[in-house]
Amino acid sequence: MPEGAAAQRPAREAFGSRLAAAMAARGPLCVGIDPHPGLLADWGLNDDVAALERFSLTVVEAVASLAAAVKPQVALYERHGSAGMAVLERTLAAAADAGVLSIADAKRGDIGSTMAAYADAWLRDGSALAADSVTLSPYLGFESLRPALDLAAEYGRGVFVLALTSNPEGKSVQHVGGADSVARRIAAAAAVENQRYAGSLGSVGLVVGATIGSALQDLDVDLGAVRGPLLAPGLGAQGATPADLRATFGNAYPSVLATSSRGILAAGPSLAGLRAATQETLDGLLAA
Ligand SMILES: O=c1ccn([C@@H]2O[C@H](COP(=O)(O)O)[C@@H](O)[C@H]2O)c(=O)[nH]1
Repeated sequence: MPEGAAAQRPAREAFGSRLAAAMAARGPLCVGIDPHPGLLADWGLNDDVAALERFSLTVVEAVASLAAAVKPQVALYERHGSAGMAVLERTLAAAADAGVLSIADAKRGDIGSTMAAYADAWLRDGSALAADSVTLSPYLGFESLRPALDLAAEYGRGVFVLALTSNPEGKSVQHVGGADSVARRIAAAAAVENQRYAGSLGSVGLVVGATIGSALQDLDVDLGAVRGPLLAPGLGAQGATPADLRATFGNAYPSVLATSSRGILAAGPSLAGLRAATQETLDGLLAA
């Protein structure tokens, strides 16, 4: 970074603090923006770039004042090529303009030198793809994520590291190691990273599925010690309920940001339908 650039950088609170404030004000829900071809068809749209934009901007408009965050699924933009990625850029900009935090669900991870480029793309001011936070895959080693961890801290952005994913196949990697499991090590590494942050939530979150059942107890993973936000997919279309979330996360439930995509998106394309589904999901989470 050129000398003096830090002084010119716009002031931004740490992502963990911004997310904690959003969750306190609006509740613990992130709405996923997953423009699957089938959903586009259900909304009466074609599977093309114009429809991708209409779908994405409709979701942002509908939920921006209700949800703590929105989470565009990058793969569903990538499948439309460079024009799809341009729609993603405009979707992230629309979320920022509407005052809702964004989580780019990109699941990036690579050797450190390449990771620095991913960090630049998703976390550096001035990048058209910069989001408030990005999901990361730690399976090249947690420390390989260092460029993203450091850039996120520098720019007041955040990361969510895959720890215990919501899909059944995740166990074959994440549960390995018994008492010293891969998932436990990832949680421990995130806890260390969050020591650099003040406030109730650090900016290094974990992805922990709502569908993992008793894995936290089985693997002795202490999510409270992480002191970071816990992005929990699996609600709705994957079968988990708010009661499952409450039972699975126990004392860590206050740090959970539940995320639902198809379960809410199926209520579109009307703004009223999307808002009602979002509110119903939120009410369930708040009552749990
Ligand atoms: O463990 C994980 C990590 C990410 N996801 C993503 O979340 C959404 C879930 O969509 P639903 O329609 O609510 O099932 C999707 O983008 C996944 O890629 C996940 O499900 N599990």
